[in-house]
Amino acid sequence: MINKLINRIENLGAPIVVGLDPMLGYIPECVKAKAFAEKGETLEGAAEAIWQFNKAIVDATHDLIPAVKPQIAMYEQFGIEGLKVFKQTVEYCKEKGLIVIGDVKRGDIGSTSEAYAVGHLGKVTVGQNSFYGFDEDFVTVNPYLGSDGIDPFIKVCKEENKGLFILVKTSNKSSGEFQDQLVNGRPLYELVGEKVASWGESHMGDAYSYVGAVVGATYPEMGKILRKIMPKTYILVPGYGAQGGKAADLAPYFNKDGLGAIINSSRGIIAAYKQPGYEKYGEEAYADASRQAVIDMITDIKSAI
Ligand SMILES: O=C(O)c1cc(=O)[nH]c(=O)n1[C@@H]1O[C@H](COP(=O)(O)O)[C@@H](O)[C@H]1O
Repeated sequence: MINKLINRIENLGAPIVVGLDPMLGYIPECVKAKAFAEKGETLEGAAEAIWQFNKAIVDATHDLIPAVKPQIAMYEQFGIEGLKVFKQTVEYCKEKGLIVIGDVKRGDIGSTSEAYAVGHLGKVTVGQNSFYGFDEDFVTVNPYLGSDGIDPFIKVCKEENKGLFILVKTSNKSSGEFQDQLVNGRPLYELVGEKVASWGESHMGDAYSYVGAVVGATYPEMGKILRKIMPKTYILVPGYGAQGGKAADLAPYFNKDGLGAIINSSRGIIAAYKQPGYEKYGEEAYADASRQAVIDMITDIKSAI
């Protein structure tokens, strides 16, 4: 799967991923009105609005982008109805040839991680049968519980030819509270980076590991150090756009081969129609605004690397 992701990035010339984080507040009134007229102002109505919104954005952008990253929290807030749309979105994106990174940020004691890994990446066995659950291609994982929280994910990734992005240095303001703490004189995120690189050695693709890392675009100095610590690790870089990360800061996240990083934007793409420069599209043409925002993002990032 990491080789497939890299092929798509190279063929499209687009080291980017579109985050499908459909908060109701970003969904145009016209989409919500239609969904609510059909299913009511209910959880079903909200889920229908999210689905129609996602589908239009995927239809408008899938030929430009290698991957999408649906953030499960945005779906979970609507309970079972939201989770059904999460699954429907994963399936639809895969049909369109996109790689799907499930942003689920799981990680627990070993036996519980095993169930998460099976549910999101692998197959669950029921008697004589086995079934895929959400069936993403990659998931995001939290390493805070240590190796026994990660090993079950790596095991399922090996069985299923799938991958992970493990949190190393997150993009948010307070990420330093714990992640930057010194342990024997070195920041914790460096130690986690070393661990991610060593976990990755056990599951290599051609040039890069199936075990990737998450490093926020908002900490480029740390990104530079982590790039060196994890030379064969693909880095998922959130924080560009809405959180203030700039293309000019992103070069250190890439290797000399021009690969090694994939930059995420969620609100910057899916809610482009609300942003300066894209108002001319108006609410109805929100998906066209997203397409233009993808084109602009690709140009912006390529100018920096
Ligand atoms: O794992 C992530 O994707 C992630 C890690 C991180 O350090 N920071 C971060 O913003 N994210 C996710 O990336 C997305 C960023 O969304 P935007 O700020 O709208 O582009 C959200 O889905 C976050 O949950």
